[in-house]
Amino acid sequence: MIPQQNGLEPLYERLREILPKHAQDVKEFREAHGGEAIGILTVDMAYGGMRGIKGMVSETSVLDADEGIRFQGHTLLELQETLPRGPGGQEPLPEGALWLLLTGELPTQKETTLLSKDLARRAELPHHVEQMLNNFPKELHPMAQLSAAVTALHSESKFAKAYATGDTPKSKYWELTLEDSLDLIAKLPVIAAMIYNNVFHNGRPIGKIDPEKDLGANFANMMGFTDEGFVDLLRLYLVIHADHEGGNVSAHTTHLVGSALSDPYLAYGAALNGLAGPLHGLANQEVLSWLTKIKARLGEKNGGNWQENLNKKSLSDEVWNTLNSGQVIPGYGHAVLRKTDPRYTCQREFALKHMPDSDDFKLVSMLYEVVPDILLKHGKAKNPWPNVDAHSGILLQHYGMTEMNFYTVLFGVSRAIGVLTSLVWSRSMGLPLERPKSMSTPGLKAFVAAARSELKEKQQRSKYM
Ligand SMILES: CC(=O)SCCNC(=O)CCNC(=O)[C@H](O)C(C)(C)COP(=O)(O)OP(=O)(O)OC[C@H]1O[C@@H](n2cnc3c(N)ncnc32)[C@H](O)[C@@H]1OP(=O)(O)O
Ligand SMILES: O=C([O-])CC(=O)C(=O)O
Repeated sequence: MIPQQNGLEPLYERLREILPKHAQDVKEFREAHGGEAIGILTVDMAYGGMRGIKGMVSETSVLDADEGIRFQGHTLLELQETLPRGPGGQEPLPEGALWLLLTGELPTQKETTLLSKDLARRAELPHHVEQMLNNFPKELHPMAQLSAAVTALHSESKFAKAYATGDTPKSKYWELTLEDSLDLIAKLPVIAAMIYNNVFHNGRPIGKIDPEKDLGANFANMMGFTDEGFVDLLRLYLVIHADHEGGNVSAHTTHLVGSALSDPYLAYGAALNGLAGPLHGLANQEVLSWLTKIKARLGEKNGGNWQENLNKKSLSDEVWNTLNSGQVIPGYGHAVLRKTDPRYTCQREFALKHMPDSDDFKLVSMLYEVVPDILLKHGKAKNPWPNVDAHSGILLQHYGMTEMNFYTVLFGVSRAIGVLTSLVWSRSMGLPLERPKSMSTPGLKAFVAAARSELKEKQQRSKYM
């Protein structure tokens, strides 16, 4: 029933040891402690986007408000040092992050190469998806094209086909979910490259996948980039955007839709529609278009020479203008983080190494000095520090990828690695349909009133005892 794994047996064998053991551990933990409270719920939480509620489990990564994300316990800085790197490169390979998120174990170079080769084998798109991509109007936003193509890949789902037979045991769900997930992770760069070439380069062919190259190198090459610096940046980009625990919009959507036993293509197609929102993944596009507007204004009276007017005062004015017009500062703030996002810091380190003299880098660096104080004075944002999206665009610009409408697609190629591995873990634990209870405002008011009068009665009773 489970398709041939073409050389990925070591990964499957390891997972057949790890995942059932973990599921048993969870079962015993729940039997012993299932009734224990892990937090309180308030009225504000119900209205406030469920911020702070510990209401779901995600095994692949955990976010700390101060320290940032850890993939299976490892910080991004550690992963930059320990994950295998690409040939001639200095940055970690996304295939290594995929292995780590799946197994909880740091892969060897050999295991990482195994995944690179396996993904190259899985990359081909069905004809109807190629045709669909070629028929989209150029004006359709690249994220809408991406989510539509991913949803249409449902035709390839091994999970959906096996489920439809009616005789697939639940214990096999995770393997079928993994098969679909690996297929999807392999096909995403091909879809993204087709979108890039169709929309911005007159349908230039993407060329063939080279089975000897890693995913990042193949992806860059298909989009027409051969510069080793860009290839390495893309590898880093695909690693750092891959996962951000379970509650963010794209991860949560994948989990929610997947919990209805929709296959990974349908679940991730839905997630991409959330990633395409300006408060989530689209913020990387928003940052670049905001920076472009700032540069245009700074250069207005100067024949376009914005650099001459770049100083803290002129930037502060721009930031206040944005806030006073009721808009958010894109790339700043976060629902969970309360310090500078380590993903911002590692991109800053990359810039310091590879493009220290770039004017765009100077602009982004000066904003880092200016924005947090202003957001604190503004008094609304709980976190005045930059997130991942504040930095990514100018790195891509540096290497010639100037089409900002495309940036969130890169995020979408990366995010699949984390949220789909998380779906595999969820399936292996047999997590059920997600269905929290909602209430109406009259219902909440009645609930609060009843709770108050019960408390009052109790207090009164205790007075006479
Ligand atoms: C990959 C990612 O998804 S990272 C996030 C990418 N998104 C952005 O960069 C967009 C800009 N940032 C934001 O809009 C927010 O900080 C979010 C969406 C990321 C987090 O939202 P929340 O958890 O609701 O933030 P928080 O609790 O701090 O919001 C409180 C208030 O501060 C405002 N605020 C938060 N961040 C900012 C900001 N960057 N600029 C201006 N105001 C802000 C909120 O809009 C909210 O205002 P309101 O009370 O008038 O509605
Ligand atoms: O964690 C969040 O809410 C948003 C975010 O940074 C991500 O998904 O990468």
